[in-house]
Formats: sequence, C-alpha cells, structure tokens
Amino acid sequence: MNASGISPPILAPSETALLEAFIPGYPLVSRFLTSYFHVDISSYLPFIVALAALTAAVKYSADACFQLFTEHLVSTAEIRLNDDMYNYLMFWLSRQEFSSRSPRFVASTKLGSEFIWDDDEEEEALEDENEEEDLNVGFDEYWARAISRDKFKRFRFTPAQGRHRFWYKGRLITFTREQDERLSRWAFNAERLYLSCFGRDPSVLKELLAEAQRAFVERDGNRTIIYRGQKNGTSFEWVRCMSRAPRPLSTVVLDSVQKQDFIDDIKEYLHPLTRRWYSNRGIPYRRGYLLHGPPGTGKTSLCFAASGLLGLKIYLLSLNSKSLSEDGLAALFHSLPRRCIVLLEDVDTAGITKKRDSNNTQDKPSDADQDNRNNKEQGPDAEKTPSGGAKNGEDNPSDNNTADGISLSALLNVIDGVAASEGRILVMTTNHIEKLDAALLRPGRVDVSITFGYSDTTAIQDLFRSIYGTLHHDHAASSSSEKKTALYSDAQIEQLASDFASRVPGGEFTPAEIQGYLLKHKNAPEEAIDGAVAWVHDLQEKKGQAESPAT
Ligand SMILES: Nc1ncnc2c1ncn2[C@@H]1O[C@H](COP(=O)(O)OP(=O)(O)OP(=O)(O)O)[C@@H](O)[C@H]1O
Repeated sequence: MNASGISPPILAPSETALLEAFIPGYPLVSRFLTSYFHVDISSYLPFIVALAALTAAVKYSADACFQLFTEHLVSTAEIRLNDDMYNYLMFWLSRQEFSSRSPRFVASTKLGSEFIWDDDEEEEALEDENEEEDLNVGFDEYWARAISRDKFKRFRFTPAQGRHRFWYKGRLITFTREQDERLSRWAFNAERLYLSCFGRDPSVLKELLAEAQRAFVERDGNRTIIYRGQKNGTSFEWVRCMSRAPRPLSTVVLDSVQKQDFIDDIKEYLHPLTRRWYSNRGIPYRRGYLLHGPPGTGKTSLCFAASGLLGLKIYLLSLNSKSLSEDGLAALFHSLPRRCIVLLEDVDTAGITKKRDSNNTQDKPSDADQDNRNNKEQGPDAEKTPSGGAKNGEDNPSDNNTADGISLSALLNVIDGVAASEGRILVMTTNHIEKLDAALLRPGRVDVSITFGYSDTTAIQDLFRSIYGTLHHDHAASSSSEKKTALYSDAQIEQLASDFASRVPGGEFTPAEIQGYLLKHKNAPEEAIDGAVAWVHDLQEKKGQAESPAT
C-alpha cells in the first residue's frame, strides 16, 4: 500500500511471464529497480503502457494531419532529370545564396543533367566573360590565365539530397532533392527535384521556374545552340552539344542573290500567314532544302549562319553514324521541337543510295515514293509501326535495317510520315546529288535546292576580303599580339584582293581550300599574293594526280 492508501494493481504471474516474453530485458530492469530503489515496476506498468499508447496515437495523428496538410495545403512542383527544366532549376539554384550557405551541399564542376547539357559550354561561357581582359594583355599572360582557368574549373554549389528551405518573394519554399528509384537503374545520378510552398496556389513556384528558365536562356544570349542526335543507353535523344557565337551571314561567300533568296524563303515559311495558308489547303506545314556541292564549299556554314540570323536551334544528325538505327531516326524526328532547323548531313549514305540502285531495275518514281504516297493516302490516322512506317507496307523501315545504315524508305517516312513535326525546317546536305533518288528530291521533301561550287573570281575576292578586312576587335588583337599585323585601308584591301584573284583561276578551288591557303599568311596579304601562283600550281598537280591515279 502507498502513502495515499491506494495499492497499485499487482500483476498475476501469468501476466509477468507475458511481459518477460514481450519486453526484452524486463526481468533484469525489474530486479534492478526492486533491489536498489525498492520500486516494483510491475505496479506502474499499466500507466507506462497507457503512456506508450498515447504517444503512438499522438504520433499517428500528427503524421496523418501532416499528410492531410501536405496533400491539401501545400503546392508542389516536380522536376525530372530528363527535361530541360532540370537544367534551368539547377542553374538557378547554383546562383542562389542559400545554396552556398547550405551546410549540406553538392560541390561540382558540372551541373547539367547528363541527358541534355554538356558542361563544356560552361568553360566557353567563362572564356567569353574574360574576353575583354584577355584581349588587352600579351600572349604569355593570356595563356597563363587560360591554362589556369582550364585547370581550376569553376565550382558550383547546389543543395545536397534531402530537404532545404529558403525564401523566395516573401514565401517559404521547400526544395527537395531525392534519388529517382525508377530511373536509377538506367542513369547514373538519377534524381528528382521538388519545389513546395504553403497554400494551394502554386503561382509562386511557377514564377520561380520561369525565372530559372529566363536566367538559363539569357545566359545563351544570341548564341547558336546545337543539339546532336545520339544514342543514350537504349534510346535516342537530342543532346545539347554546344553553343556557338552566331556566324554572320556576310561571312559565307555565296552568290548574294542565292543567299538572300534562301533567307527570304525561310522567313516567308516561318510567317504565321504561311502557316495558315498551308493549313487551309491541307498541305503539311514543312519546308525542305537541299544544299549540294563539293566538300568545303559552305553548305554547313550557310545553315549555321541562317540559324544564327533567325535564332533557331540546330538539330544535327549525320546519317553516316554507325549507331543510328531506323527506329532511332524515327524517335529523334518524333521529338523535334516545333520550330528548329534539322540539319541532316551526308544524305548520300550507302543505305539511301543502295535503295535507289535496287530501284533502278524498276520503273521510276521509285517504290519508296509510291509507298510513301500510299502512306499519305491512308491519311494521318493510318496505322503505323512505332518507327513511323506503314504497318503492312513492303517497305517497312524496320525491315531495312541493313549494315548500310538508314534506308531510303525510312528516311522518307521520317521526312513526311506522321512522326514528322510540323513547322520544322529540314536542311539536307550532300556532296553527290547525282546519287540521290528522285523520290527524295521531289517537292514537299526538297522545296529549294542550292548548288555550291568552286569559287569564281568574285568569290575569291570576297574570301580575300573576309580574311584581311578589319573586323570587330581586330585592332586590339593585332596591336597586342607579338606578330603585329599591318592594318590596311579598304581601298588597299580592294587592290590586293583583285591582285590575288588575278593569280588564282576561277572555278577550280573550293572556298575551304582558298581560305586554308590565306590562313597560312593571315598576317601578310602580300606574301599570300606572292605565293599564290606556286600554290595554285601545286594544288592543280595534286588534284590531277588524285583524279588520274597511277596506272
Ligand atoms: N562559301 C564559303 N564561304 C565562307 N567560308 C567557307 C565557304 N565554304 C567553305 N568555307 C569555309 O570552309 C570550312 C568548311 O566549310 P563547310 O563545313 O561549310 O563546308 P561544307 O560544304 O559543309 O563541307 P562538307 O560537304 O564537307 O560538309 C569552314 O571553315 C568555312 O568557313
């Protein structure tokens, strides 16, 4: 009996045995308390059990309330690794103060998702940031700085996995970074990001994401962004591979009318009225260009200049790539954005020309063309294979996955099958137009064809001017470089250009060959002129030998 006269309930021996079985160490603790403190724990046990039950109930209710609260009173944005949004957010976070103050953080020299952002661009951006300073110092100092920048890459700090809180526009935001179990089997470092805020109105999260996107896009400025189609694990994706300063159209030496016509045609195509015109007439809204001519005549350069001028991203794909399958080609075309330039290089690859050879035995236009027409006659709802080919057609692209690479029918299917996105500009380049099937060249697939050729006298003069004319920053560069370049007046350059052109025969050499020669004398135009005749002679001899190999 205790002081209050109430005797605590005494447990029956069977109940004590039960406690011994369920609570490990119970007999030991009970004996210890009885012998040293004269307390019989069994008498308090009902209170202890009641307290434990109460604690569990409170915890359960708190968890349930929290769950209810987060479900109904918290807004959350989920950001996935395989989307541009991931890059925007990580880029933005790395510039926030709270990221560098966070006690748990990831320190890295790379930020972007391995899917869509090549961090070499970070180095290029750094190079651009330092350009002004670099231009004003001697070579040795510049080089020491540049090498040190390469060695000591810039650190980026982002919050580590877990939960982090920060304030944005007066609102408390929770940022959660966690492992993505679903993706981690396929991708190293697969993770998901979440942004949450109190309240059912997610507008502050959307504002934050929009700001992140703006910061990322502004960093690109007017640079030309290039994506390359490549295999990523088992799938094919467009991977952002580089961004370049835009190439001015004036630096591409080509007949000015031809050049302007090309740009005007693209502009007209991109105009919303044209889009309406196409849709009113039920014509697929697409435009295709074929740039053809010998290697080094400016086909790629013109495409890059057009993309820089119009601010369009370039999606680059070489049909020569060994890893490219027909399903991969279809998947890549399927994931193109609405407005872009798709640059398909080397459309004269083996698989595409082989198709034509086998068709030569049959009537033209080729089967592939006929098949494709059939596809379209079936209408957009016609059943298609995953690769975009006609399901029952004889030219199912999947069947043509030969060692020669992409087949003609597969190429035609992506150009105008259902997978082909509307609004894109397709630019194909080839050195051998004569090898291409008429099916590929017909209007709708190739609407404009531009011929690139050997430089005529005007082009030779233009190339000379483009090397020796004074352009932006040339002055600073030449005054600080050890090998000083004399600056010439426009009139002098004109005179020198025509001297040079008089020594180089028109219609024999590509712009790349002429440019290559002039670059060897980039600081000495007179030297270039003096050596021109010998250079022409050497090149003519080399070309002659190449054309008539020793018998
Ligand atoms: N018409 C041109 N005007 C200015 N530069 C040119 C021209 N043609 C070639 N060049 C120069 O030659 C190099 C190669 O040019 P480019 O890649 O555009 O040639 P291409 O015709 O696409 O060659 P390929 O068929 O091998 O892909 C570049 O450095 C480019 O500056």
